Amino acid sequence: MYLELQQLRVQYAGQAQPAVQDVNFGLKAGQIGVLIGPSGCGKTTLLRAIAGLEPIAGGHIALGGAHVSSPGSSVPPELRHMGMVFQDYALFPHMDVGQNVAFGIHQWPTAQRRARVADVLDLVGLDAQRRRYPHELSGGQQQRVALARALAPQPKLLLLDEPFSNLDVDLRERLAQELRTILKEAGATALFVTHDQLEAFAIGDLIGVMHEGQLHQWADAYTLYHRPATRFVADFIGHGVFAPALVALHEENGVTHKHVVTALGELHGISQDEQERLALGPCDVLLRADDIVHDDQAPTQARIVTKAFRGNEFLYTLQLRTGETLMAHVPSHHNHQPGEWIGIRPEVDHVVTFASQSASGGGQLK
Ligand SMILES: Nc1ncnc2c1ncn2[C@@H]1O[C@H](COP(=O)(O)OP(=O)(O)OP(=O)(O)O)[C@@H](O)[C@H]1O
Repeated sequence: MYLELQQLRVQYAGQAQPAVQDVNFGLKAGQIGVLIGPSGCGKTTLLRAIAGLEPIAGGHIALGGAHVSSPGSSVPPELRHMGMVFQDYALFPHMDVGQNVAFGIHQWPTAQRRARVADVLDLVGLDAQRRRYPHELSGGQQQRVALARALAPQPKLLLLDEPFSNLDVDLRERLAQELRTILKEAGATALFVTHDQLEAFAIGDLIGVMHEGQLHQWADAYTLYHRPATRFVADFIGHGVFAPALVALHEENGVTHKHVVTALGELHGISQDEQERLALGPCDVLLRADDIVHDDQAPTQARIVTKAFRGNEFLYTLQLRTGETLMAHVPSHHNHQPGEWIGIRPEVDHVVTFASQSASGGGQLK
């Protein structure tokens, strides 16, 4: 691994709980990692520890095979050769774009420095703005200048802390795509912090979900969505519910396997690993809005409680006759009204179960 964190712990003075604890993950050179989680979960603290701006209380950080941090032994931030981009662009207002970008490489020979500034401005699509001043640029352009400035010295690692949070939603989405392209073209290894799921999915090769200082899962977006390791990850990523269910044995053509019985019917196709892991008896099964299909022919009926328009689909919150709540994504040409009953059936590719907490009421995800 190029960036490697082992058993990392960061504790602020006077705080009972560590802000970051037992965190392990790695990035290969050229990969983009994203840390995501609710406010206060420790994302910024982790980033600052990697940058050398917070001392660590336990564990080890290595970059490019070299030691960077352990308790009591820390390479100073300026010798780590890491670039940082924050949400406030922190551009120098009295310098033009070219001078801002050249700031971190002022010691380079003139010809090389000019060439590098031209290269990174070209990379972020701002070569025509080289003589402009920050106040003459849009928010998105300013953030691209900040990115160019951070990339100019060819840092070993780029750290980005919510760089788009001051920008409007449409621009954020476009910049997230652009950022990924720029970083890949630059061959940069980067770690990006956000609390926005779509941003994380658009940017990251690997995404870490944090909660209360701990890293619950470090995986690609597909795995996080379809194979969440914990209830917290299942809850944080996507829309859905934990529905009470039962793991039972099913015999077909003389072969016995486990299946999951829900209020919507039986769910088959449980992976071999899960077959071995699952205990017979009550469980909670994750039913995502994508797993519930609207079908007029289906025997199960559900009443629409609320609906939210999401462009090409509605997110319906539904209630079964038994009182259980479900969520469903339905193409927006099926425009039903709250109170109507519609047919639904499950179409679950990945059956994900957790220990039963149904005594406390299953629970609806956000
Ligand atoms: N300088 C500090 N001194 C003491 N506690 C701190 C300090 N900075 C952060 N904390 C605490 O550490 C925990 C993690 O904070 P951190 O800023 O890393 O979270 P975050 O996930 O980045 O949050 P946000 O998304 O709101 O920026 C929080 O409980 C916070 O209150």
